[in-house]
Amino acid sequence: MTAAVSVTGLSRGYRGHQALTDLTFELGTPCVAGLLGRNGAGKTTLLRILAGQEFHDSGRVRVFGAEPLENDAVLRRMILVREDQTYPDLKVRHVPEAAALLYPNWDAELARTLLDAYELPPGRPIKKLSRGMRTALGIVVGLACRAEVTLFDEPYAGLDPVARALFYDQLLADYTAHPRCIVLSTHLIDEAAELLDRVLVLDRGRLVLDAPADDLRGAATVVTGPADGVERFAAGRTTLSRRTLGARTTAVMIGRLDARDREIADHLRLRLEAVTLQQLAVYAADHHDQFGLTTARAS
Ligand SMILES: Nc1ncnc2c1ncn2[C@@H]1O[C@H](COP(=O)(O)OP(=O)(O)OP(=O)(O)O)[C@@H](O)[C@H]1O
Repeated sequence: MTAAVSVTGLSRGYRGHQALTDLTFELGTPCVAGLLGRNGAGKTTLLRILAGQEFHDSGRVRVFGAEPLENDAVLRRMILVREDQTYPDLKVRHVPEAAALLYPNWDAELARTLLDAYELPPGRPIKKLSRGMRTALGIVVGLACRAEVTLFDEPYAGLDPVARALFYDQLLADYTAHPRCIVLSTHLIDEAAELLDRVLVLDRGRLVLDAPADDLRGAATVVTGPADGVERFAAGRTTLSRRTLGARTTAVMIGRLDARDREIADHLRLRLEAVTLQQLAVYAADHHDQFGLTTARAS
């Protein structure tokens, strides 16, 4: 895998507030990476810096080996789709024409299909579209431009579940046919979980988790049952949280379980449930020192 994006020691502060602190990671291509984190964690700031739309204070950012800021050659190979995207005074039908001039890999056929699928009225001025329709238009451009580095910053605002499902399906289909480097910043982790092959979690501007999604699936388990059984099962394991209600305890434990562990759990009458990526991202933010997950690097 080639590194499409490479970030080393990246920091960005705003008047005394540190938005990003010493981030280091690489994204290979092809890959679909989920950029996760709570409000204000620094996701938009990071994506804007990657897209050459914002300065950083220190560290190094490279996209295809070059600094993206004010670098047209690099910027033509990437796109950042944002919720609050501003468009010039255009009608919907003008957007594909304009995008075709900007993006060398623009697929007019795919754009037509997506505009139809999202039922975007060609003659309507963009300013008069509903919030969800404007979001859908961003998705159309983001997918049909087939930029080698495609950054989606919360591409769901105002979209109903059907439209979101359409986005996931189209993203997966187009990525499979045209593999590239896609980054999705999202709060709806579990919805997008199946798409992701890499997970990055930011917490207060720091990268607290960077791992292949497959390594995270099954990396932690919710164990529920009689308190003494849970305690016995927990012995020797790293436990992230423990809650007891009456005679029942629920604990979250790190580490993969094998067949023998499952037998023991069964014997102790414990229920085991895999922790979802969404929950893992929350735990990673709160307990990243205990996670001990390997940091992924593009090779
Ligand atoms: N132009 C700016 N001036 C001052 N502070 C800023 C600016 N841009 C971002 N910040 C601050 O930097 C931090 C990170 O903001 P950012 O928008 O990157 O977070 P985010 O993870 O995208 O959040 P959300 O999920 O809410 O969109 C926040 O505390 C925000 O207030």
